[in-house]
Amino acid sequence: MLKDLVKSEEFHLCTYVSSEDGKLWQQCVWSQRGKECTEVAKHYITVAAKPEYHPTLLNIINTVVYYSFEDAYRVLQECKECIPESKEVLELADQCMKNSTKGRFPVIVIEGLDATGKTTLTQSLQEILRGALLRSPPGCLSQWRARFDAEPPLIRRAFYALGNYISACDIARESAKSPVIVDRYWHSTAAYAIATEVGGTLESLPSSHSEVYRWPRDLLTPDLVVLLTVRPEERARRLLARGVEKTREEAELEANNLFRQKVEEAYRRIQDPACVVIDASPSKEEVLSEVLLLIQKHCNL
Ligand SMILES: Nc1ncnc2c1ncn2[C@@H]1O[C@H](COP(=O)(O)OP(=O)(O)OP(=O)(O)O)[C@@H](O)[C@H]1O
Ligand SMILES: Nc1ccn([C@@H]2O[C@H](COP(=O)(O)O)[C@@H](O)[C@H]2O)c(=O)n1
Repeated sequence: MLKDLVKSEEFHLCTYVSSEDGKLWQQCVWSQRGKECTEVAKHYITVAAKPEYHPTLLNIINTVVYYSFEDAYRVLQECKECIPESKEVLELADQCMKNSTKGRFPVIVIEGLDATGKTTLTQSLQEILRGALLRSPPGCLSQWRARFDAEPPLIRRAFYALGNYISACDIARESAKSPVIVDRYWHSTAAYAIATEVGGTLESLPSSHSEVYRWPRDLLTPDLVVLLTVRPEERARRLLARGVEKTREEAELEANNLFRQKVEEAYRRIQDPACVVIDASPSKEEVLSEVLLLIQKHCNL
């Protein structure tokens, strides 16, 4: 390649020379015209202070995490021509009341990575509290989930964001009649999106008080969000015992312990409401009674 470059009539070339301690680099820009090669610029390069915001932050707000119904809605509207399924999702979103208001009964969200016991716990809570069990994305979107999972993050995440607003509509209705248990909600949507978008280690995540962790201003707020965490060896044991075929994302989670840590850390950083983290490694009965105590404390039940 260099040979081809040198043969061409005109090209620019940069050379770099480092200082002895490696902290300062001198960059020379050379320009070759015909047979003549001249130095056209000289720059010095040095290590800069860490920027306040990680550059990936710019790729998060309103591109993978949406903070209002309108922002997510607009993305799917733009997709109507190339993804016909968008129209049906938008129709469902149109039917849901914006700014759904919570009823007088408590709304409890259970969050966590795969195999942390969300299904087990939410079913037990539904029985004990005689409540309604809902999830996000809601059942009415299941048929299109795989379709949107195959799309780039901008579109895929807008689909999940709208899913929360559609669930919020069901939560508002049901919480007027009984306690509501929700299997995943906005914490999952935001935590997965942030962790996927941010490369590198845990250190690359936006800092704890970053605006990326704020709750959408127009989304129904639950009374309590419980984050189930499980020790890695217990999680591995449960996955093995379950023996079901792993989804692609689960397989990736398996392979990518770092990604799991990032999702969990993002869950922990989301604010207003922040989640209450519990260790769900003990037995099902112990986890259930710990969560019931939390509900008593936070929701006056
Ligand atoms: N506290 C517990 N102790 C031991 N095993 C548990 C506990 N809770 C759940 N399990 C078992 O772990 C497996 C995963 O639980 P469950 O399906 O409830 O998790 P999940 O978070 O809903 O998973 P996913 O999101 O991947 O569907 C199941 O086989 C379940 O019986
Ligand atoms: N409220 C939610 C729930 C899920 N997601 C996205 O789905 C994927 C994980 O869900 P599984 O049911 O397969 O465990 C993951 O990509 C989440 O981002 C979501 O965005 N919001």
